[in-house]
Amino acid sequence: MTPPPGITLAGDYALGGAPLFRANLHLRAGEWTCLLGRSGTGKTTILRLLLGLPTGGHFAGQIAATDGASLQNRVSYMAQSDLLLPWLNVLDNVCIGARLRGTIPDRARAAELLRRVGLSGAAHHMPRQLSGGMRQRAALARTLCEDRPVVLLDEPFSALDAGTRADMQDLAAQALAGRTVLLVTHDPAEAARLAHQIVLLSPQGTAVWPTAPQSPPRAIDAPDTIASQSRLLAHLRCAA
Ligand SMILES: Nc1ncnc2c1ncn2[C@@H]1O[C@H](COP(=O)(O)OP(=O)(O)OP(=O)(O)O)[C@@H](O)[C@H]1O
Repeated sequence: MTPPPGITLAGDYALGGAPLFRANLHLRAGEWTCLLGRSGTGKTTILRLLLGLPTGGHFAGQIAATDGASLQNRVSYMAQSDLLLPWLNVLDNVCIGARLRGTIPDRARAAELLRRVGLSGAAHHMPRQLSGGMRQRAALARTLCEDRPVVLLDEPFSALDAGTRADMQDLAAQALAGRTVLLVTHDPAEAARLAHQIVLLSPQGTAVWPTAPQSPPRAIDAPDTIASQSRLLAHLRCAA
């Protein structure tokens, strides 16, 4: 894996000719940035711009990695929908990246990731046999299997029960340590736990929000984590 770069996305985005947001976002190299904002402000759009995917609108600005190299083939993405292929079993879905590239999948690594997300017993099940939370865990395993220096996650833990969510947050924090991660979330507790940097997106622009002093992942019940989460929630409620 090449060293994870920092990434800057700065510019104006318009939809149907109307401005949607102005972004000045810097993802620090090897750190987790959590992006929060009201529904429809453009968080997923920012992920799609970073991926070079169509968005339906127009972006005038620049997207650049700090090492000057293209982001192509350096990014893995977990979308809001799990995008599991219905005709492949769970293990083959986790290996799909290698299959699409025409390389030999590392099935042992995929099986180990399935074990870590608690899906060993479902490796040979078809996606239709899984619950929503199980599908989300399978999609997380697929994302982790890609082993890319930059990882974009769009509400990856939203379908999980509270206990599994905390476990998957720990797993992702450990598995993606040292990578440049952008996590879109609506959950202030998740951001307070996982972020090196919290960024809020609104029609007025992007704003950096303070994090607790400890390095992530922070203990759920640490007073600083709870205080950080409460302040963020209060702010988001006021901004709503
Ligand atoms: N392909 C598209 N074509 C046209 N408009 C789109 C397209 N995709 C998204 N939009 C619009 O762009 C705006 C921003 O959408 P986006 O999904 O980025 O918001 P979001 O902040 O991620 O929302 P949420 O929190 O609900 O997921 C919305 O008004 C949405 O309807």
